[in-house]
Amino acid sequence: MSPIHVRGERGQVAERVLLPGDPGRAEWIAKTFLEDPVLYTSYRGLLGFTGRYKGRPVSVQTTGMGAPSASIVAEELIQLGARVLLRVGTCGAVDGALAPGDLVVAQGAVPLDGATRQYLEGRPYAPVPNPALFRALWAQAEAKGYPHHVGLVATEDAFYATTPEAARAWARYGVLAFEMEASALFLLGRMRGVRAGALLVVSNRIGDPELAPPEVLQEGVRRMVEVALEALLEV
Ligand SMILES: O=P(O)(O)O[C@H]1O[C@H](CO)[C@@H](O)[C@H]1O
Ligand SMILES: O=c1cc[nH]c(=O)[nH]1
Repeated sequence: MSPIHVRGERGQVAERVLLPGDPGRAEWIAKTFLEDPVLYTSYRGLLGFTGRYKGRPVSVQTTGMGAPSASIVAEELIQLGARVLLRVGTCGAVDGALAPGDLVVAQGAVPLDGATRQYLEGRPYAPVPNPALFRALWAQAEAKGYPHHVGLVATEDAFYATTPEAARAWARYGVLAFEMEASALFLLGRMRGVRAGALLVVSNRIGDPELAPPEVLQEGVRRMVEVALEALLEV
């Protein structure tokens, strides 16, 4: 029986799954990097594909935007047999050292989102990625020589609520960038006994009305996916 939202069957989803927020990115990843990609769900625009990378089964599943959507998708992927959940997303830079197109390997995610709070019933908690996956992402980014940063991100709900001043306040505690899904994925990884991680690319600076130039962002996304797929093979 298919889950309610991710309408695939057991056996259609690989153990290793890349998780972009954007369905367009999911389709591009599947068609650019996977051998013989097959669409297993398109319900609600949450496109999911399974193919092979260097001969190993890999799925790419859209999460939609925000931790509520990402947590539904993660729970259902786990029901369908997924065991490694790796977010490949964009983020807004807080730290001045981050340039558009740079990669960010998330070492932890400050849970500003409501989904994580609901799962935790208000308990303070530090959502962190699976250590082996984190180490593999860091090592691959380093080996390929792509500009990258390693540290904390903040997971928010309201994209337009975060002002540059509020973001700078978080920078004092080591937050490099803001995004909208990682904390819930890290928490669910721990709760459900699967490996979760997040690799991001800087798409904008917090407060900037514009995204990075398309060619800069596209090259950053390409690098992110390359690093993510190689890291997936190591865990
Ligand atoms: O590019 P994706 O993976 O969607 O990630 C970021 O982009 C969306 C907001 O523009 C949010 O989902 C945020 O986390
Ligand atoms: O949450 C996010 C994600 C990308 N860019 C932002 O500015 N904020």
